[in-house]
Amino acid sequence: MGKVIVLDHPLIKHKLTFIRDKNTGSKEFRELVKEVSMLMAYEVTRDLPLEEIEIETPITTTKGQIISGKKLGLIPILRAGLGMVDGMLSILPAAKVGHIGLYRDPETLKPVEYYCKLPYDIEERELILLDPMLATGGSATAAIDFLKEKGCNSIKLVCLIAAPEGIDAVQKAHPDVDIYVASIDEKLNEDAYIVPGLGDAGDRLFGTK
Ligand SMILES: O=P(O)(O)OC[C@H]1O[C@H](OP(=O)(O)OP(=O)(O)O)[C@H](O)[C@@H]1O
Ligand SMILES: O=c1cc[nH]c(=O)[nH]1
Ligand SMILES: [Mg+2]
Repeated sequence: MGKVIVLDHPLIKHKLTFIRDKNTGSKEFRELVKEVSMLMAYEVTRDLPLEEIEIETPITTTKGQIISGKKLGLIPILRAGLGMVDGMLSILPAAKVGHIGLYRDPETLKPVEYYCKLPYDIEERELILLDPMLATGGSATAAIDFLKEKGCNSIKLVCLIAAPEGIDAVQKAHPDVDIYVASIDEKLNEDAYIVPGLGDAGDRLFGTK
């Protein structure tokens, strides 16, 4: 079973409170999502392998550790996942970015794919799948299905807010995928929105409602 890691650092909790607040406008919402994503990158990359190299300080020769050539890929699920890319890239500037466009049909709640562009060597990369909201889990599960069909076998899912239902769905479908979240909320409402949640992440990021 995949692990669920709740990143409940005080800085993340503080910023998430203002992200949730309906009076926070798009500009501030975008800035806060970027900042929280940057903080989450720190913990999501905790297990990156290191290698030892020799360097010279102004005083002497010594050994130091550097990240050992791991190839990373950031995969935002459009649209809302885009809000998490810049924060992650500020910590992981060498990562390549692939885009998967999915929207959740409001009637069926099933994900509908409308775009995909991935790095050519996607199957060799350790992937970090980005979406602020994990509600029913349909979108994340479909994106992971798709990435696995392309040969990817190292995937982490990073979300700001998850419903228990979404976590269960991803864990059942993809027990090899660890899930990093800033908060596990209470439940889904009758429209499958997360409660208390933050509303529609895509609309709040891009001001479309
Ligand atoms: O877990 P699920 O039940 O699948 O719901 C979560 C999905 O819904 C939202 O996307 P939305 O369909 O609103 O598209 P958008 O990002 O373009 O707004 C959100 O960003 C997730 O991708
Ligand atoms: O609460 C929710 C559920 C799905 N998508 C969102 O943006 N928010
Ligand atoms: Mg949306």
